[in-house]
Amino acid sequence: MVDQGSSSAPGFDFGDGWEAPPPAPRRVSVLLPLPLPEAYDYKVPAGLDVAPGDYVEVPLGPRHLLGVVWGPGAGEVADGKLRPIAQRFDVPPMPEVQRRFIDWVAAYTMAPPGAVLRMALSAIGGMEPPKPVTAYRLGDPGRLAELRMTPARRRVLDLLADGPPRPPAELALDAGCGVGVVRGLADAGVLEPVLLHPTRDLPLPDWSLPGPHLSGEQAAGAAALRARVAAGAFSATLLDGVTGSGKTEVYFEGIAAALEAGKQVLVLLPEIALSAQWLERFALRFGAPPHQWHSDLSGAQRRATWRDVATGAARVVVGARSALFLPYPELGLILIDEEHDPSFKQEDGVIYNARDMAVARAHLAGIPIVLVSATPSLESAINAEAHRYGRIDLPARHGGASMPEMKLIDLRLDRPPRNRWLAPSLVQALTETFASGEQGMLFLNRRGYAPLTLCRNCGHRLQCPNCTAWLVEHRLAGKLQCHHCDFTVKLLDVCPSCGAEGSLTACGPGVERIAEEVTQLFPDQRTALMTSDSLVGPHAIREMVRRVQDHEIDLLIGTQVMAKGHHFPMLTLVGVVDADLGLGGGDLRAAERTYQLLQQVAGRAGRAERPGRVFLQTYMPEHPVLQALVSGDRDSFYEREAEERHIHAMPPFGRLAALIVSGEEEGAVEAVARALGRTAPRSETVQVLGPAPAPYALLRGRHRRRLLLKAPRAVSVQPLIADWLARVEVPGTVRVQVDIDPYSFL
Ligand SMILES: Nc1ncnc2c1ncn2[C@@H]1O[C@H](COP(=O)(O)OP(=O)(O)OP(=O)(O)O)[C@@H](O)[C@H]1O
Ligand SMILES: [Zn+2]
Repeated sequence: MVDQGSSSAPGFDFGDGWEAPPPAPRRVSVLLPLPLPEAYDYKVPAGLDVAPGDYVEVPLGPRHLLGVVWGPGAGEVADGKLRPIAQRFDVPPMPEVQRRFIDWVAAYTMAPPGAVLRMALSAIGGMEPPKPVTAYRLGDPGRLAELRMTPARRRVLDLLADGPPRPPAELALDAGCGVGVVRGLADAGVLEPVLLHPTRDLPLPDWSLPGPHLSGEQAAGAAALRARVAAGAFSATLLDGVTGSGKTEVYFEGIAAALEAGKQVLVLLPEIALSAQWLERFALRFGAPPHQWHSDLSGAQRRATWRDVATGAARVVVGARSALFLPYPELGLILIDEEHDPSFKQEDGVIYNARDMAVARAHLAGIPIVLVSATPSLESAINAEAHRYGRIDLPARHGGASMPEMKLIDLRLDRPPRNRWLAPSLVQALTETFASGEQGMLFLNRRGYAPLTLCRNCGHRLQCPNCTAWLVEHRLAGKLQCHHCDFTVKLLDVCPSCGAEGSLTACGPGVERIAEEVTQLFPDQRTALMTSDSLVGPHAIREMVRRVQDHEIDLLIGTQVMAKGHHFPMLTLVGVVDADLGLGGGDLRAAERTYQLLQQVAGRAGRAERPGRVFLQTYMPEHPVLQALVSGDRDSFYEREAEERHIHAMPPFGRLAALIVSGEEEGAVEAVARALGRTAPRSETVQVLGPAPAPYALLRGRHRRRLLLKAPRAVSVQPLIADWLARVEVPGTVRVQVDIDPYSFL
């Protein structure tokens, strides 16, 4: 290293009495994973080299924190007050494009950049290289003479005589003895310790393995994707194909092309924990599993995966929305499967839509993104229509399988018996299905036994004390539970309001109640519940999928966790218990979402040789959503939805942003909400509705008010909102959340 420490420039004589000022410290700004308004300046200590993107440890108050060097120092803090960077971590720096992405997301969602950074640093500890482990090899042979030999000791020594050093637990396992035997040998000096640095020998996905023989349409789609990958420039493509058309097979070709070009690939799935079949298919196609990223990973798995992404060892990452914030150095393709899925929207912390942010990420990096769905979001459909997105269509199911036949059951005419929920014609269809050795599925998007418990004596409804919500009976677990907070009580015998005994009645069905009915109707059939309550963790889900595949189950009863992605060839009947659920309420996307969900559920039926049937139970058979489903006329349904939105200047033709004011003290919340109402930016084109109590006026103990800003598409709403918020003083007890492009209006 060249010493550049000399402070006086050569060739100048300042004369006597002049003292050179101390050199200004080198400073950089460091972004911390905290909701602070900006990055802070730190001093770079002598001897340390840092560059933008480096992960560093810095002091903040009494703490030390992990941060990322964001750029040159801003110089607002006096030199003397500047605190030094404590250390730089030995990991590849955060790529520049990711830093720009974090800034972009922060600006778009109006979240502090540090809050966005926190999502990118969710594997704290991944900075440290994995710890070396202690292993043993043979030590001083002279010590052997003093050793009392036993058969177990002999086996350990024999193992090490012609094998590599191993950790004690492994040695003990291989020698068939206790770890104590190994430790005893080490204490006697017969074995000596060595430190092993763990290496990660990862099997890499192999793009050169042959895929299935693609049909003409599939091959054309695959070629188009390969071309976009080869172009290596930004493009957004909608891969739109009916359920079972082979969308996955087609986009696997895109993955192969990106891998061949030496690029990393990110695949976002709505519920990665449910994707057992997807992972299996990937491993079959590419000979190795992808890296996974989701909330069920252990801390060690998260750290290892984070590091593998950063070093480039991870070539394909499949994950939930947060996988978007991993530090890919060589990302070359992003895929979003089930792009219409509402779970891509994160509703707390930084409120963002992973699908939209992914498009921005692809744009910043200049790479292709592919949005995949059988029922695209209206936004994406319109973007494709307007040629902002490219489009690949797969209009038919693979292998000549037909689309299932859809039928409405009018519950006003075809009535279930009292306190039952399945119409006689659906029961008949189930009977036929079982008789022909096929499988069925009943869908009801409601967990638990009953959504409401009512006192027949006084009319009291059991409600959550912390939320504007009823307590849901979970009979199997013997409890009443709020689905919004953690509140749980044991099942009650006595009405808490009037004290009457045995007067509490379950109202309406949840999946557990349907299971009860089915067990009474078909005692000989093997039924199983598939909900987030009954299936905890990826193992349970994988096991359930296997049982259905192996036909150990005749009838599945489940919520939306059952609706996605699964391919069960013997499943030929789908019954939707309540097709009207979700159509009520004033939600902008209620119709669109119900259509998407029901189409997806229906898509589970008849995916192989045997044709499928779908029955939708409804009280509103004339509703446009249900009519669109039975007629199969998706295009006119989308056209009508688009027209409606157009007329009312709703997204994607107009912009929405919501402010949610919340706090534990209702008065303070109300005061802030009113102040926001008074100072709202209203003009000829910009409207603000509210403040109004949110539909969940109380949630987890917080009172909530909402305001909704509506503006034309051309208006950039963030600066308007920033000005607006700056005009209102918000006490520390009240929180104002900004939700740009809201999906939830609750
Ligand atoms: N060309 C092909 N050769 C062999 N099998 C195929 C081919 N295309 C699709 N398949 C099989 O058909 C089934 C459905 O395909 P796939 O799951 O890719 O469809 P999809 O459009 O992604 O379905 P969904 O949207 O309903 O999840 C799968 O079992 C898949 O392996
Ligand atoms: Zn609650």
